[in-house]
Amino acid sequence: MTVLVTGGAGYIGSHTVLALVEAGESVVVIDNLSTGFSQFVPEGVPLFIGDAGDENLVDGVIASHRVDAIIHFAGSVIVSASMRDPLGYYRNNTSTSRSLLSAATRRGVKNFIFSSTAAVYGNPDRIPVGEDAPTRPLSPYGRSKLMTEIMLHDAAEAYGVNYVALRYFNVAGADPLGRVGLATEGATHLIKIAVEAATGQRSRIDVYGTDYPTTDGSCIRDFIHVTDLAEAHGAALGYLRAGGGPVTLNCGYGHGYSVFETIDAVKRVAGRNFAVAAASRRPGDIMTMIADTSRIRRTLDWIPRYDDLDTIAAHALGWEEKLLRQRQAVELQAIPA
Ligand SMILES: NC(=O)c1ccc[n+]([C@@H]2O[C@H](COP(=O)([O-])OP(=O)(O)OC[C@H]3O[C@@H](n4cnc5c(N)ncnc54)[C@H](O)[C@@H]3O)[C@@H](O)[C@H]2O)c1
Ligand SMILES: O=c1ccn([C@@H]2O[C@H](COP(=O)(O)OP(=O)(O)O[C@H]3O[C@H](CO)[C@H](O)[C@H](O)[C@H]3O)[C@@H](O)[C@H]2O)c(=O)[nH]1
Repeated sequence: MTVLVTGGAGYIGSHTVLALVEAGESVVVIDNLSTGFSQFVPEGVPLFIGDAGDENLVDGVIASHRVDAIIHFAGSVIVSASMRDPLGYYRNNTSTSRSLLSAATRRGVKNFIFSSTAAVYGNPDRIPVGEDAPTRPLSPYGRSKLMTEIMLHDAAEAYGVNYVALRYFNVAGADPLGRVGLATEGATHLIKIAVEAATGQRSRIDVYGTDYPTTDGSCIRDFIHVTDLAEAHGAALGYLRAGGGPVTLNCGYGHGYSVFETIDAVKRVAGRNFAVAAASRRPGDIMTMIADTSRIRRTLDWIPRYDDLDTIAAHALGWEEKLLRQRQAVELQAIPA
């Protein structure tokens, strides 16, 4: 039995592939490398460079690798970009998922794990937010993901697709052994920006909104270490193979940190100071986002190992320093002797 991972060369996908391989799974990856990196796919794991929505490609991979489960990460991930190009997001997130599901059902692959997002909730009425809260996404990105959740629900009813939709909260950190991490150029994630400032690649960090009615005026987020999230996918796979039924699960730790607290954690672990500037609110930002984690803890055999903001910040920083050293080595080589 083999697990097909779409988007396995990307940030979360590559950590999950590592976790699956370490757990003894046979894995195959489809990735078009639009934001992923072939070197993130471990040796011995076949990588098919192509589109996860290419039904012929998916058909062939399922048949040739005896795929019994699909973990679907492939997609576009930047909220603000989805505002500028909604149709691009509906194509690459919603249409791609439809084609992938179509190939899966045709080939009889029943087990499906989907990368959804806390962005499906929009501004929650209650914190922590539970899976049954109303879904009112504020962006095409969130809507493109919610549409896929709805398709999964309908495909479960009609064709017996067995799925876990994982709604990720704020994913951060990097592989503790430094093998993979967030390498996407122009990434907008808070901790990534903060470690770029801590390593001198940015002169300062802007805090988008300091007048929210929160403890210190900045937004609050529930950060989950990417390695814990990767292991949640392994647990979801075990759940489905053991006959667990369709379910939607929040992936977070259930507690939040403000933007200022998060920046302070990065400064603390780096032992370096950098400039922090108050800036106006970023359109579409949700004030406070914290997961109710009771369902995932009840449903999956999953015990997070890195539920600590300083650890998340330290692993993100370690990875950023490695990236920087690699970039400097390449630049040195480019200097004529
Ligand atoms: N990073 C987060 O904070 C976060 C939060 C919530 C949900 N998610 C979801 O998790 C998934 C993975 O996100 P990530 O942060 O690892 O992003 P990423 O950009 O690093 O990874 C996406 C991967 O998918 C590939 N890809 C994109 N479109 C493809 C296509 N049509 N066919 C084949 N490959 C394609 C990219 O090359 C890349 O390797 C996404 O679906 C994203 O929406 C991420
Ligand atoms: O330079 C920065 C970057 C971010 N922020 C703030 O930090 C918080 C977190 O912002 P991120 O961009 O890191 O993450 P988001 O909460 O906007 O979104 C992330 O989490 C969401 C789920 O809640 C979605 O899944 C989405 O895909 C993912 O990028 C926000 O208040 C944002 O305004 C700053 O103040 N300055």
